[in-house]
Amino acid sequence: MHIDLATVALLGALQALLLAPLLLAATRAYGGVARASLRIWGSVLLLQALGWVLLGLRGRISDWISVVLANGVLMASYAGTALALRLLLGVPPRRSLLAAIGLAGWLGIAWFAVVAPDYAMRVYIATLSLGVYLAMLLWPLRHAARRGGSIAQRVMLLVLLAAAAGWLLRLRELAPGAVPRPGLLVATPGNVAQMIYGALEPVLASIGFLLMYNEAAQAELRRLARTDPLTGTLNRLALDEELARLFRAGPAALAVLMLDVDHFKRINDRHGHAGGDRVLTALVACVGARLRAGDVLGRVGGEEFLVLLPGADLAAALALAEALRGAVAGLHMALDGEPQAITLSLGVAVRQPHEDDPAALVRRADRALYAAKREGRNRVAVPPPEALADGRDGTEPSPPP
Ligand SMILES: Nc1nc2c(ncn2[C@@H]2O[C@H](COP(=O)(O)OP(=O)(O)OP(=O)(O)O)[C@@H](O)[C@H]2O)c(=O)[nH]1
Repeated sequence: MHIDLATVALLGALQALLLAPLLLAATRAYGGVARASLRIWGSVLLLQALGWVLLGLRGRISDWISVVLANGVLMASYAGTALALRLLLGVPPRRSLLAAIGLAGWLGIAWFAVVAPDYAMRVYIATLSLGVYLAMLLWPLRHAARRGGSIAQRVMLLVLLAAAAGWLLRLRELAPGAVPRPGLLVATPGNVAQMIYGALEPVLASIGFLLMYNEAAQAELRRLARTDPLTGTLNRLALDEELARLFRAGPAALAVLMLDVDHFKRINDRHGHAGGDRVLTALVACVGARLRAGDVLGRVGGEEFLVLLPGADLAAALALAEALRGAVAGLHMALDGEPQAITLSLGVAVRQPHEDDPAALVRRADRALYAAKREGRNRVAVPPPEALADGRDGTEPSPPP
């Protein structure tokens, strides 16, 4: 069967050309990094379409256009591919490095097209540039290969490795001993494999990209759903999830602190909601700075916060609670030009051996907090003895005697 590689190249261009406007139009619905990477991906497809058209016209148009310009356009598209994916993966984009690799590769190709024409050298240089781009993607994508890794990233990994395999196949046919060395549009097995894969790549890589894009968007939505918008700490939903996770992990020591700003309503009444909000963000910064890695801080609601301390026993939790109380009491805040004292009441509770109900632990911390308020505020308290003795935290009505 005769395969006309110029036609294959033009088909690849057509696919990229049709996909690009669809993706570019979709960018309007998104924001942030996702939008930027989708835009770059759409532009990459346009560049690829142009590059493939110019390559496909090899021999019919001047080499300046079909070799020098086409390779410049394709090199820019490869740099764009790496940039879009690195943005999506959340790793430093390294724009200058990507541009420098593309420029160096393109200058090398132009040299061996114009000054010292050598087709094999051009392919070597293009392969080398692509190899560096590939390495810059394989490194952040390496986690995908592990058990439980991202499926979307695995798809992209496969697409990239298949592209690399195509280039290696083509390189084999250009090995120094191989005579005659085939040109781009000569239908050798290596060229055919690479051209056909190259023509399918806009679709395959775009599917991989969109899967990754969707995964990143889902992760962002999940992050937003678990974050308190004012303070940036975890919200109640996330706190419940974290507590359940710690309980599932086994019977290890766990302490919780329930924190509440004293007389917060007065601060709001005097300085307005904005003043109260400033107090809450300052409080979170102060408390957060004193927690260890692995501790969890979240906002239960209003001016009430919960701290989860995995591995902490009662003594450690009490010491930390006291340190937090002192640190917050020592904050020198000014609201509307007036000094504003802030104090905290804290309730401390620890997980009992074999306790498997996270809500019971939180209820005990809440009862301890209530005790701290009752005893005069700006203090740390533990749950009243009956909260442990009856095993029901005193929140339910007592059973009949
Ligand atoms: N600024 C601000 N205020 C909030 C927010 N959420 C709840 N509040 C206010 O927090 C105040 C809580 O008041 P109370 O529950 O009476 O508690 P308190 O005044 O701190 O009194 P004690 O806890 O008994 O010391 C109310 O005025 C709520 O309107 C918020 O996101 N920002």
